[in-house]
Amino acid sequence: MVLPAEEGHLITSASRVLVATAVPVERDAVAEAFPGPVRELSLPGATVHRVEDGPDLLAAGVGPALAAASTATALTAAALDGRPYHLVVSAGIAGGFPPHAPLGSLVVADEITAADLGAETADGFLPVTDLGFGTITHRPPAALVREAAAAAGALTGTVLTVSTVTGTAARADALLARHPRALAEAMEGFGVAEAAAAHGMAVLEVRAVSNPVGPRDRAAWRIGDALTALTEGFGKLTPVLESWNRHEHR
Ligand SMILES: O=C(O)c1cccc(C(=O)CC[C@H]2O[C@@H](n3cnc4c(=O)[nH]cnc43)[C@H](O)[C@@H]2O)c1
Repeated sequence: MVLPAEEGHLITSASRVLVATAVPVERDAVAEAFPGPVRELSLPGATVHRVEDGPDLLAAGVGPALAAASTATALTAAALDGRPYHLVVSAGIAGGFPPHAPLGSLVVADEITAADLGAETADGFLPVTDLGFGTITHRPPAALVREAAAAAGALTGTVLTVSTVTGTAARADALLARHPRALAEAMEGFGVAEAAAAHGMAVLEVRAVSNPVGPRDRAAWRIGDALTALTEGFGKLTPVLESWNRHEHR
């Protein structure tokens, strides 16, 4: 549907957005930003929650593989239904690299990087790209990152995807040495981004920091604060997501 807009421009109807979290509690934190009812859509292999005047939400599972599989399922179902999504957002809690990403802060990824996809060698880690395969980084559209971060008051930087949660200072230092712009690590972004890329679709990653990346300390987790930051962040950035025009910003 095309709607007339002010100043002689045309705007299309709101972009269809899919937000993929890892677990239901993160999905529900995003849903809380929208006051209307939620409808459940059961697909073979995934369940989408449709909120009124908001994005579709998917608890896609923990880790890059399940997140990719579930996200691809939802994207394919929407495409076959003739109502494809325009934008996919990986969202949830994350570890933040101190001191730049403090607990409760929000991070919008300008790079989504698989940090442990590769090979260990005597001389250190080799990313899978050095082995001649695939990719390790997806870059969300720069204008979308800028606008989303400004709306939500979020930091921008690299968000790493790992299959193993960092639990030592040595590992945190090694990750930062390889990825000096890293602000956060989580476990799904790269998988969601791979699914989006397979559908030729843009991706964004939004993370709320629940714990510091470093020595394991479960007492330091602030999951409740991070979920609140996620709800507040989505309240602010959803208009940006839905008005994002994929044809204007590449
Ligand atoms: O047992 C631990 O020490 C531990 C530390 C941090 C997180 C976990 C999880 O099992 C949560 C994984 C879940 O949450 C995201 N997440 C949150 N914090 C981190 C992190 O520091 N590193 C990686 N992932 C994190 C992640 O996306 C998962 O969905 C356990």
